[in-house]
Amino acid sequence: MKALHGKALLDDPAQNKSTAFTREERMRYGLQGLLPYSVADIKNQQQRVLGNLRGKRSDIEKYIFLNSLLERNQRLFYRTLIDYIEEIMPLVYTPTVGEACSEFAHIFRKPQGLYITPEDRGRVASLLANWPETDVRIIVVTDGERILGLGDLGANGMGIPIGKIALYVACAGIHPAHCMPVMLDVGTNNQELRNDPLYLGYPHARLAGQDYLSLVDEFVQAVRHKFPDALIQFEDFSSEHAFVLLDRYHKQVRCFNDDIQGTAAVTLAGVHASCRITHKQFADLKIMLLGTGSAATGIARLMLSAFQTAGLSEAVARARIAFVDREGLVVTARAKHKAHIQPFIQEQAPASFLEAIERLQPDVLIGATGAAGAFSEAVIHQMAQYQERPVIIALSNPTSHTECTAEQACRWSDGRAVFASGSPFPAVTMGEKIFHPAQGNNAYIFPGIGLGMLACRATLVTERMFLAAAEVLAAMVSPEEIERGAIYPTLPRVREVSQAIAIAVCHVAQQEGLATANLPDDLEAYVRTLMYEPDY
Ligand SMILES: NC(=O)c1ccc[n+]([C@@H]2O[C@H](COP(=O)([O-])OP(=O)(O)OC[C@H]3O[C@@H](n4cnc5c(N)ncnc54)[C@H](O)[C@@H]3O)[C@@H](O)[C@H]2O)c1
Ligand SMILES: O=C(O)C[C@H](O)C(=O)O
Ligand SMILES: [Mg+2]
Repeated sequence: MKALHGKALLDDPAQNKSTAFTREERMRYGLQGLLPYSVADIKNQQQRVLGNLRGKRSDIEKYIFLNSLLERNQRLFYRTLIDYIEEIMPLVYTPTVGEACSEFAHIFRKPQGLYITPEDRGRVASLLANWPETDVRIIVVTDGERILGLGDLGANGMGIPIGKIALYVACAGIHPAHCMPVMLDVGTNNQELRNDPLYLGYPHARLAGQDYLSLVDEFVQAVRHKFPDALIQFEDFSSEHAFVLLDRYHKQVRCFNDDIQGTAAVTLAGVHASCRITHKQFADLKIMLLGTGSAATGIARLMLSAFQTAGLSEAVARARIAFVDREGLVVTARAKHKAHIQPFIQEQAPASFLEAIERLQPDVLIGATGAAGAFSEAVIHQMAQYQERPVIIALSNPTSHTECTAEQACRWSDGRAVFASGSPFPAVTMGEKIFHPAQGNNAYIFPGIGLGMLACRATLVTERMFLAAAEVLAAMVSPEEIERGAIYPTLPRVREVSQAIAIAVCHVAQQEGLATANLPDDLEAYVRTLMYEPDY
């Protein structure tokens, strides 16, 4: 790290300690006179941060405040995020990050992350060379086309890679200097944004076809060259591009798609853990998915592998997974279906969503639609009619787009639903009983995958790593959490979860012959040494 002095030191978010610089440091670094008298410590500063934060009137103001803190004092920001994760994660991630993306061009203060546009074709490598860090290990990249359930937000989508990177640091202890958020700003088809005089992105229709692919290719190749140890996480692409890009790169470069693969692992873990509440065998379950996009398809693929691992034949496993879309059950009798769900089309008569629940009586219902209210009262009722403890997982983000709220799932099932959702909900009280919804978000998976990759430097990310991550996460749900009806660990345990996932990733990488790092026997201790603990 470059040695800084005086005002430049106070202006550097990575090195700034502000009022916590000691008297000796103030003398050594030319800070005398530049700070108020009192010498604080990080705990003391944290109290000031929390006081300021809690005094803000709205979540978006809290987001702006926290983002400015990150830009002033990185260590204080991360220390506070880690120590108060239940309170602060929803402000830097879903749901507030959704609002922050929608408002991005209006609340913009200071550039963060790297922007690449079609005008940079042919010189993407030189843009990467402008990045101030040299040892980038984690890249989260989006093109902004499907930001949470909010659709095409163009360059405003930069809030998502920034938020995911904050979680890599907070939830897995990846050092901030190893992380880079990237916006592949290929334009937007959101006319409203393009008409906004404050819009900051490339104000043209989205690049398509070969022009699009060749720009992504150039980016991926430039990363390989400039940051050969980096893992690329594709995030919030349209499902069409998500599958094309994953197919294109996953056997060539260290990459994964979080909406397809990370989401699948977190959902599989939740389904596994739910069996401890419902007292069912995983291999007996029937799963119904609402939506046929990236998340739902990823879940079906991983679930298929998990069922086979649990001893089912491929045919039986497929028959256990049913898709429902806007027109009802996805069946062969209906007209064309998207290529990626072809393997899951059922040989059955057509049925509406409600009829499909009646006919198949699924144990688990999973929503990945981005459609608010898609789990209606009738749907939850129908599930609760056939299952004593229906498992309802409403993945869609942000909260305004959830398939149903925790309160709805609880009331409409007479308190019997086992519920998790992509964005957090507070506990619901029903008579004497308190219902504790869990948060089913890929934030329990991707940070650990990244930490594992950083530890073992595997050349590729594989499906077995996600299966292992799901197993680890499911096993970590404690008896007390299960007792409370939760299918995921509470958020304050997320660093412990990420560490365990990272170790599992190292094991899989070793077994698959993909690890390139020399790993010691004591992986637990080794992985812990890699985890950044923000402090002065
Ligand atoms: N909790 C998590 O960790 C997590 C992870 C990934 C995605 N998500 C959320 O899941 C949602 C979907 O993400 P995706 O990547 O799959 O998007 P996508 O665009 O690839 O897929 C959405 C699918 O939902 C279908 N759909 C929309 N409205 C519907 C309705 N009313 N009934 C039935 N189907 C409907 C669409 O046709 C499409 O198939 C988003 O809201 C996203 O925020 C959550
Ligand atoms: O961003 C999240 O909260 C989860 C997920 O990746 C999503 O796209 O919704
Ligand atoms: Mg996402």
